[in-house]
Amino acid sequence: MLKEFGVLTIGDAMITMNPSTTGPLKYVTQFERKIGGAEMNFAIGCARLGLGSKWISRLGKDEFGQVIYNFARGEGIDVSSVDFVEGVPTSLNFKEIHANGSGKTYYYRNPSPISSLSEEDITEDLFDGIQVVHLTGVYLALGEPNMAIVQKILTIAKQKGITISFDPNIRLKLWSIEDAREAYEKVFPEVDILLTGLDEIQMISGKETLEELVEYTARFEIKDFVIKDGEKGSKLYRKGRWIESSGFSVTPVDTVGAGDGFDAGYIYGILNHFDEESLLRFANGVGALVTTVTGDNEGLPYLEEVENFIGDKKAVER
Ligand SMILES: Nc1ncnc2c1ncn2[C@@H]1O[C@H](COP(=O)(O)OP(=O)(O)OP(=O)(O)O)[C@@H](O)[C@H]1O
Ligand SMILES: O=C(O)C(=O)C[C@H](O)[C@H](O)CO
Repeated sequence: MLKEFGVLTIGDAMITMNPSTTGPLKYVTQFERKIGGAEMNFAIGCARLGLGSKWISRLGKDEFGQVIYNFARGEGIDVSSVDFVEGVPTSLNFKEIHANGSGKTYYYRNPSPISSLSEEDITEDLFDGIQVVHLTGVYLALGEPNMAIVQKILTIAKQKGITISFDPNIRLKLWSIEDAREAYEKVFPEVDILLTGLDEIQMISGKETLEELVEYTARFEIKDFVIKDGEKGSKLYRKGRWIESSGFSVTPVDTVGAGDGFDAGYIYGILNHFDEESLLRFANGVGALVTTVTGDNEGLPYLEEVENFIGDKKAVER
């Protein structure tokens, strides 16, 4: 990758069927074919902000796999570590969207093509030019053997002094909270930046208050403990103090993917040495913009769009 900064992620992507109408899935008769997948959304977010963005994945050797591959490549993602596998169809996800923009997902991804990845596929050269490795709980939820692959990624990243960020992205349709907790607690000690929803970290830790949550994450020596809290914005616990930033006021139409966008914005800020307030403000801006467009990643902004939106740059309209 020739970009100044390189970010590496790993995860399944899927064809996402977006409903044409809001309300319960069983009453929806028309869908628009889109593309989703938490880690790929993150990779798109990074690429649009101008970061070098590498995505490790496997897709079915089928029509949908080709669609996703071409899409990711078109977004400027480095797809040299994405391959096609025979015999396992590309993952699918049907979305239900409620009138307020929130939603539900219905997966058809068991098994998923990414389950064919093995430890041997994770080689040191994948990390060339990489400053941040971003992992999420969705990949871990897709199969027990994925833990060994994640451990290998963590070991190489640590050896190379690469920053590790992690988003639990709990998907209780894929595994139980007990299994999720056990896996997260194996990963947390290696994590530098934890990017989590408030409800997620409360569920994982079994704790309620911010004080208790800080105590829980301190056990793992996490440097940046970041809480995403929907329209309220976000907060960061770093070096013994909380920094908060309120959310931007938008009219959300589809909130899926806001968290991935936030993560991309936060990592962009880290690589560009933003101060704490600017980090949260920038990431909030990316997250808010994602919610204003239907689809899991269509609303991910380009750098100039975030800067204009958060008011750090004046837009020239005409
Ligand atoms: N309705 C909203 N209005 C303004 N900003 C929002 C809204 N929803 C999300 N955001 C922004 O996006 C960030 C991430 O959203 P959220 O807290 O829903 O993350 P998440 O739970 O990780 O999401 P995901 O469903 O993508 O996993 C928020 O911290 C906020 O900055
Ligand atoms: O990655 C997944 O499991 C999905 O549900 C697809 C969505 O694009 C993703 O979750 C959004 O964060």
